[in-house]
Order: sequence, then C-alpha cells, then structure tokens
Amino acid sequence: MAARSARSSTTRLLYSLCGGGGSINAASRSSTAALLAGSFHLRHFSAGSAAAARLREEKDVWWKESLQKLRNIGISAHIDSGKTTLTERVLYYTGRIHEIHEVRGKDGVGAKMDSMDLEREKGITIQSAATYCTWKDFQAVVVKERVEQSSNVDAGFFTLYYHSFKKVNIIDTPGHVDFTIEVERALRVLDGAILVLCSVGGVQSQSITVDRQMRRYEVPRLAFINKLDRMGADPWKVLNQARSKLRHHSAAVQMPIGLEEDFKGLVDLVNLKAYYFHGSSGETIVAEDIPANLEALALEKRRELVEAVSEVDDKLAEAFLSDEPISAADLEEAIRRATISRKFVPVFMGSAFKNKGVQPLLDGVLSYLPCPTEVSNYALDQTKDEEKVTLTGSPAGPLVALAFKLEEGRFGQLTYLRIYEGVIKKGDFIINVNTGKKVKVPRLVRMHSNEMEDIQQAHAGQIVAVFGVDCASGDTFTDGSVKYTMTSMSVPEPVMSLAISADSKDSGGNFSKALNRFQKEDPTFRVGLDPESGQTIISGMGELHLDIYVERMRREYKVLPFFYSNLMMTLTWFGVVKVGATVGKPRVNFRETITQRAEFDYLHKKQSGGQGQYGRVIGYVEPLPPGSGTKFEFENMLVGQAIPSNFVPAIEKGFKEAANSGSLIGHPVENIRICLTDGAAHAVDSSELAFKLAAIYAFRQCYTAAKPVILEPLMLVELKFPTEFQGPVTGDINKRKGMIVGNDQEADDCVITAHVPLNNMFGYSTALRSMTQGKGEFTMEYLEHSQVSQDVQTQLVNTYKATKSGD
Ligand SMILES: Nc1nc2c(ncn2[C@@H]2O[C@H](COP(=O)(O)OP(=O)(O)OP(=O)(O)O)[C@@H](O)[C@H]2O)c(=O)[nH]1
Repeated sequence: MAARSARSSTTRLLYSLCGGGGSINAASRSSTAALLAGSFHLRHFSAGSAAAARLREEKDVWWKESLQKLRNIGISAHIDSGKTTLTERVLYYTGRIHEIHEVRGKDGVGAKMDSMDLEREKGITIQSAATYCTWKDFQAVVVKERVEQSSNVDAGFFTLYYHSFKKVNIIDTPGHVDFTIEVERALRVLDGAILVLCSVGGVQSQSITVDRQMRRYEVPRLAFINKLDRMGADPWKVLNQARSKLRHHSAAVQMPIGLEEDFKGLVDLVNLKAYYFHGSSGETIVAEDIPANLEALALEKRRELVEAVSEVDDKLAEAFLSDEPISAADLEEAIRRATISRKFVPVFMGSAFKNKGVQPLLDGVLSYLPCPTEVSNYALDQTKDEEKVTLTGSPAGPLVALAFKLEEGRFGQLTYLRIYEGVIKKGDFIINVNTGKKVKVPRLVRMHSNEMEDIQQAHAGQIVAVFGVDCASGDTFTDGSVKYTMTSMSVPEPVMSLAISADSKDSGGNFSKALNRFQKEDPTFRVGLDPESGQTIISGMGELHLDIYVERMRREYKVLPFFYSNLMMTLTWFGVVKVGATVGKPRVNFRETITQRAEFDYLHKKQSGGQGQYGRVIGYVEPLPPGSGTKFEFENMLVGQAIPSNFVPAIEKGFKEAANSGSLIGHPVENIRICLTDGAAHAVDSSELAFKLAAIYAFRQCYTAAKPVILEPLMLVELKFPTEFQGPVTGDINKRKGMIVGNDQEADDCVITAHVPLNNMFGYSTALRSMTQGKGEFTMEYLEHSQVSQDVQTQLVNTYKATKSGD
C-alpha cells in the first residue's frame, strides 16, 4: 500500500512534467507536438521517493537548458523593408508553414503574419503578430536509473526521455510610424531584435525611430541588410549609414557573393565558408570554399570584424593584439558577449524575397542574441515603496507576468503575457496587482499569427496568451505571493483628432462597441467628447491610423460612420471613403501653454439665500521649465490654517479641470505649475464645491496675464523623390511653412528631411504624388509641440471665437 502511494506521487510529478494532458501512457507515446514543444517524455517507471528527487533535479536541469535555448525576438524596421517577407521565410524553414506566400502575392493568400484582411489588401502590417518556431539542435536525453527496493519503494527502473529544440518566439511589427505603439509594446517584452534595413533605401527615418525604441528598452540587436537582389543594392553603404546615423558599433559577419541580379550567396566571415541557397525556396544550403576572387576581400572583412569586436571585448582584444590566430568559436563567443552587452551590432545580409540568407540569420539569432536569463529584468515591489527587484527569470520563482497587448475577439479578451518568473497553468488563480483582482486562467494558448494552440502551462521566459481574463494593457499578474508591478511602456500622445458619429441610431450600439474595443486594445487611440459640440472625437497618431479604425468599424461592426464637416472639405480619405462622403478636416491636437508668471486672488462668494458658498484662493501660476516632463504641477504652499487642508484636493481638482480647456482655443493647457500660497474660508459656507469653483475662476482670471500661446505638433518629414522634382517639392515644403533640415543625394534620388507643422500636412500624399508623377514617397513622425507664429495664433483664436459665437 505504502509502495503504491509512493509510486502514485512520482506518477503525478511525471504526469505534470508531461504537461498534465492525457495519461502517462499517452504521454509516453512519441507525439510530435510534445517533441516540438520540448518536453519530458516517460517510457517506463517503477520507482519511489528517491526517483522523485532525481526527477526534480532533472527537471531543474531541463528548465535551465530549455531557457538557454529560447529566444524572444522582434523584427522591426522602416516601412516595406521586408519584415513580413522575412518572417514568412523563417516560418517556412522552421516548418511552421508548408508554403511561402508573398505580401500582396499573385495567389492572393498573403503572408502568414499579415492575418487581417486590411493588412493583406494594403500590403502593410497594422498589428504586430506573434508566433514561435523551433530551430535545430534537437536533443534527446535519456536518463536511466535503477532504484533499489527499500521499505517503501518498489525495485525497478525508470527511463526518462526528454527532447528539446532551440525555440524562437517572434513578433513581427508594423513599419508605419502611425502604429508605433505596436513596436513599443513588442520591444518592451522582447530580449533581442532584428533591425531590417533595405540595401537600397539604407537607414531611413523609421529605422532611426525603431532603433531609438530598441535603445530605450535596452534590446540587443542584429542588423539584417535585406533586398540584396534589388537594383542599386549597396550593403557597405548601408553599414556605414548604420554607423553614422544610428551610431552602431557594427561590422559585417557576412559578405555577399554578387549583388543585384547576380546575388548568389554569402560568405560567412566567422567560419570563412561560402553558402549558396539551392532548391525552389532556398531550403538546401550548400557550403563551399570561398570563391578565389573573393578570398582577399573576405580576409580583409574578417579582420575588420575582429578589430571591431576587439574594441569592445577584452578577451578577443588580447588574442588580437598578440597576433594569435582567432578561431571561429572564439570569435563567435566574443560577438555573442559584445552583442548581448549592447556594445556591438553584428550585420547580416541577404534577400528574403529571393530566399537567400535567412537560415544563417536564424543561426545568428541563436548564436548572438540572449536567452531570457541573460537579460536583466526588474519589477517594482509595491509593498516596499516601489523598490526595484531584479527578477531571476527562473520558473522556480513566484509568478510575475506582464500583460502587454490585448485583443477583443469573438470568445472574449485575448491577453498577451510575457512571463518573467514562475509558471502559469491553465485553471490557476492569478492576481492582477494593478487592480487587486483575483482571476482564473480559463484558457492558455500559444499564438501562431491569428491561430492559437492550447497549452496546459507556460514558464518564465515565454510569451503566451490567456483567454477571458479582463485587464488593461500594462497590468502585472502574480500568484499572490508577491506584489510586484513591471514598469509600463512609453505611450506617445495622439497628434490628430477627428469628429465622428454613427450614420443612424440603429448602428449606435455597434459604434460604441467598436470605439470601446479599439480604445482598450490601442493606448494611442483615444475617444473623447467635445464638451461644446457634444461630438464624439477620436484621436490617434496620424491620418492612416484613424483611417484604419474607421475602415475596421465599417468592416467588423458594419457601422457607416458619418464625419462632421468643419470646413466642408471633401477629401479622398486615402481612397477609403467612397461615395463622396463629406469629410471634416481632421483636427490637429493643439495645446496651450503660458509664458510668464501671473498672480491670482479670487474670492468665490454666494451668500444670498439658502446654503452659501465661500472660498478664496491666492497664489500664482508659472510655466514649468522646458523639458521638465510634467504637464501639470500643483503645489500647496499654504502656511497656517487660512484654508482647512480638507479643501485643498478640491482646489487642485478645480485648477486641473480649468487647465483642460484653455481660453485661447479651448485646448488643454500644459507645462504649468500652480502654487497656492494663501486664501480664506468661512466656518459655515465653505465647501469643496465652493473652493473648486474658486480655483476654476482664479485660473481664468490670471490666464491672459500669464501670456498664453498655442503649441502645435511639428512633424519630422522625410521625403525621397527623383532629383528632377527638387524645385517644386522644396517650394511646396516652404509654402507649408516647413523648415528643411537635411538634404542628401542617394543615386538619382533626392532625400530631404524637414520639420513641418502637422496642420499643413493634410492631403500631402496626393500632393506629392502629383508633383513627382507618383515617384515620390514620404514618411512623417511626430517630433515635438512647438509654438505657432503670432499670425497663426490670431487666426486660430478668431476661428475659435467665431465657432463659439455661432453655437
Ligand atoms: N526585391 C526584393 N523585394 C523584397 C524583399 N523583401 C521584401 N520585398 C518586397 O518588399 C515589399 C514589402 O515587404 P514586406 O515584407 O511587406 O515589408 P514590411 O517591412 O513587412 O512592411 P510593413 O510591415 O508594412 O512596414 C513587398 O512587396 C515584398 O515582396 C527582397 O529581399 N527583395
């Protein structure tokens, strides 16, 4: 009897190692899924507590090894660099998909990671998509142990197999700056990244933005120079641009064999071997000696690589300086150390579209990017005044997981989680530390683009999704034994707004459902109400961003939105709004601020009949120093009991409310500090309401004296067009009150960088197309809010007054 219970506890342990699904017999069968996932696999056992202890040890080793073989990476880049095309190849070579489909390919299927219809139609990525794959290094370890008979244990053998592959979780992110939040949240939870660069376009504006984001989240990265098959491909020029524009300390780890139409393969500069990619989809790699005509160049480039790595790696520097031969293994290790410590960016090359160079890049991901335990992550302990706690990244620790992305689906909310510590199992109760709510995990899945695979458990280092758990993006979950939160990601402020309403009462329900869902999923998409007109205002990161949501409303919620017309302008809304719909000019998100200190002394008094109101506030407003990072500051400088302290929060609330709408054009007032120095209260008539009103009126009283100004979003615009059109394009930028800050020549193209007010950029894609016979392209991203000129301010104030008096 005793023996049986000992056996059953070991059975349970093994059973849970197998994922808890099915019986032991079922688990012992060679299931492909289990092999792919990398799992324990039991053949036979008959053992007791000694065996259980042994298994526990084995389990620890397995966790450690499994984590060492895991990579969580993102693929980010400028628009159209080939991120989705590259990911499609990765999925194909790793066996996740069985056919390659192109972005906007002739077969009309589209790439796996662009699963939304809109993405496939437009050929752009809108939402980041997650997937995972396994690559090389299959391991089958057999543990065979004889267990002797003892008082409570049967004699016998157990044989334990475990298998594991190197695994890569990948997030493919959009390139367009309007969807930058998708890049932001992916990078927040990833351990490494591939920065894709176009071998013709080089380092473009959005490459600089995503590189900055990678820097912000301290993400080690590899660069992949894609499209070597294109005319004008010049990887060495792009490498130099990465050094100068991105300040990368980098060197190539490969060099091309031929370029453009003659691009045939790559020389691996670490191993000094040439690789060619044969087969209909480049699946067969043939390694050969370096072609004789490239040998000298390959040696020179290898030396360049060794020198660059030696500059940031002492161990390699020692060997390099003493002129010792440097083996491939030593060089690989040094590159790994330098990349993980973010001192070096190894540069890979290839053509995703022509199926060349993708497998060596995948090898590079495993060789040079960190596994989850090599990246330090920390949380804030809410029980110790937000003290920083370094997370071990071990599955043995308490559960700590960050919800970094939400999607509302037919079956409820799908929440993407990055697990930083511990294990999460289906059916577990977990605590949302931000809300204090305890929730059950009804379903745990692993994502493969828009497909899901149910799993029973997931451990530290993994990226999974849970179904039916209500939470906000950025919430932290634990098992309740700790109260940690992860710092959240940086969310940019929306720069553009649009008034919108449903076409009929019938679609009103769907209209608000759609708005609620989009707002919850995307922190850069906001919905508000214009207090004066009562219109619903949607705000986002740009025209394309708002356009995509309007189109999704039509398709997914069957709402035909009606746009209010401010200026009765009919715009062709990126070709989406048809039937001549009247579209109001989208509103730019202006802000107001003050330029000098102004005093206030306001008494709000109503003492005739009924309950009286009495509150006096005295103090001053002043501009916050530039770059202070705070938008609104309130300082209570009261000494003594002129105003009882219980009224101070109401005063702060009043000032905050007043600052929501400045009196110049009704936009929020920012960069302002309010100091309350004195005041007066009445024993009977003072109330929170009286003081709140006093603060609102005090703000209005002193606002003009504080010399308010209007700020507008200024955009960083990058234009590329054939040089012959330089005259009209630069003339047009000047007309739009833009300031040209960079002018470069790239082959036959002119590349101009300019700062232009967003308010003057509406309809620019159409204008540029007609100025350049459709050959020009541009990207635009938010730079800063800057003060408008005096004449623009007068014009805006007059328009605001006219609208108000017309209401
Ligand atoms: N010639 C050539 N074209 C490529 C290569 N890689 C991608 N393309 C093409 O470039 C275009 C853009 O490719 P995508 O994979 O959608 O680029 P992306 O970076 O994912 O695009 P966004 O996510 O919308 O920014 C498509 O037409 C691809 O077929 C390449 O290696 N060579």
